[in-house]
Amino acid sequence: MANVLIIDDDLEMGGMLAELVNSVDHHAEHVTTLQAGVQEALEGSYDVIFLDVRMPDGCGLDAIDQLLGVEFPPEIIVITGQGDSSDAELAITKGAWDYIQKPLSPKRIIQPLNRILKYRDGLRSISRHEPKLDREEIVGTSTVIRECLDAVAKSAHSSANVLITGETGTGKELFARAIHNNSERRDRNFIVIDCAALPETLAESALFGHEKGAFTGADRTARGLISLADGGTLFLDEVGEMNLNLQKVFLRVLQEHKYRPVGSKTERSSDFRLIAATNRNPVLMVQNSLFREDLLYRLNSIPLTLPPLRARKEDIEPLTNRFISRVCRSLHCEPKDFSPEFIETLQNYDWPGNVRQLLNTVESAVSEALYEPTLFSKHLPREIRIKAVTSTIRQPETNAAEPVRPEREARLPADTNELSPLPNFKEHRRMVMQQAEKAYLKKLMKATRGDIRKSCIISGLGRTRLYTLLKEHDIDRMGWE
Ligand SMILES: Nc1ncnc2c1ncn2[C@@H]1O[C@H](COP(=O)(O)OP(=O)(O)OP(=O)(O)O)[C@@H](O)[C@H]1O
Repeated sequence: MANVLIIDDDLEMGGMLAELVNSVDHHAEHVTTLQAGVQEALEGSYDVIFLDVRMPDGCGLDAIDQLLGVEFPPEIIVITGQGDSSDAELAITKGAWDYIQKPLSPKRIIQPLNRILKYRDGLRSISRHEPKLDREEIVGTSTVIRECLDAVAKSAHSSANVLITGETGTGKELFARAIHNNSERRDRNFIVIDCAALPETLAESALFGHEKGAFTGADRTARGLISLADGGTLFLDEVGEMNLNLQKVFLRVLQEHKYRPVGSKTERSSDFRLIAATNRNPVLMVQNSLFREDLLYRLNSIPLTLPPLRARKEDIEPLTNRFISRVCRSLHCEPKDFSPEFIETLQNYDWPGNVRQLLNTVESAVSEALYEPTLFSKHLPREIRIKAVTSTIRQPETNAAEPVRPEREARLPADTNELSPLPNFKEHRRMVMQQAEKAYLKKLMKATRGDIRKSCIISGLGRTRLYTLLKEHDIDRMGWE
């Protein structure tokens, strides 16, 4: 028997669907608002959700991420009165099973329902054999973060090298630890090497260790980080900062898993699993001869690109929730609530420092409101409030196709008519930006031969954003041929 949730504000349609589902021995619940639907989906355990697009309290498509944010997510069938191809594409991109248009016949409901159940039975039997992923501290329900968690689960069951890229503060170290802690190596060391902080003169001894008397001051034998990582994981943080000499030395260690402590005549071996991370663009660094191509090749067996926070704004609320509880606990104060405009301000900001900056911002807001029960925008740093406000003001750009409004026309001096073919400055800027974006994306697709993963690394764009831009500019990623 399947548990089915119907989210549809149309009482007659929802009732009819529920009856139909119950008549074939499944169990159906019907709710008439999105909010009730999301709550029900998070609390219950549903196999299938029929989701209407136009709901009184919002667009059903916007709720898909939340509906799928449970441990064993349901399959979603979007139902709509008015089919729209971009909505259909969005629904599928967000992870829906299908997008169907009303009117609905019993066959169009029962058939996908049966297929989904068969598919889920298959999934259950696989997941019985697959160990579950412990998300550790990782918060987020967006599609991109779920894709990253899938990649964590897969890499945890392999020994291949992983290269994590992403802007500063996106969680590269957090994800690296999650891979280690979900792997068979979890009971051994997770050794972090911060390549940016490794002094060139001491690098080899720090990595490989040294024998007593190997150099002045070496008054006893010491193990290096590579030896400490034996059986565990070596995390090379900021690998883009490693100098070319060390890159050469490291390449050999990676190839053979052998090293020689400074001052020793014998080689030792270390069975470490390597995870590297960088917030720089390694492909560009190779192109500029700042990074060895052979080393990049070795490091990048499993690439994992973490999206910037601005590309997954739906994660801001759950992250904020988690951080408020964490900060309140550490300050020994009562957990605080927050107003909707507090979250709105956070969502309107661009977060160049990503999740780390959000955490620092929440810390500062909680300290600011130490004796108050609720957080408001006014508790946020002024810079964030100003940027968030100005970003919303900039939104409504003038549309080129829109005729000049009569009251504006009336105010134009007569001789301005000569200039009428010239768009206003805002419109001109928008068009130039559009052209520049399009030209860049075309070049990007050509340079990477349509490879989305490489394109993300080079451009610094997240997958979802890149796909959206390609669609917006009507660029076929294989169109460079
Ligand atoms: N998805 C997430 N859920 C919860 N906390 C997160 C998440 N991503 C990052 N953080 C938190 O944000 C902070 C920064 O994360 P982390 O140090 O892993 O980022 P990073 O990408 O390695 O940064 P850098 O490039 O500057 O070294 C940490 O406190 C981490 O716990």
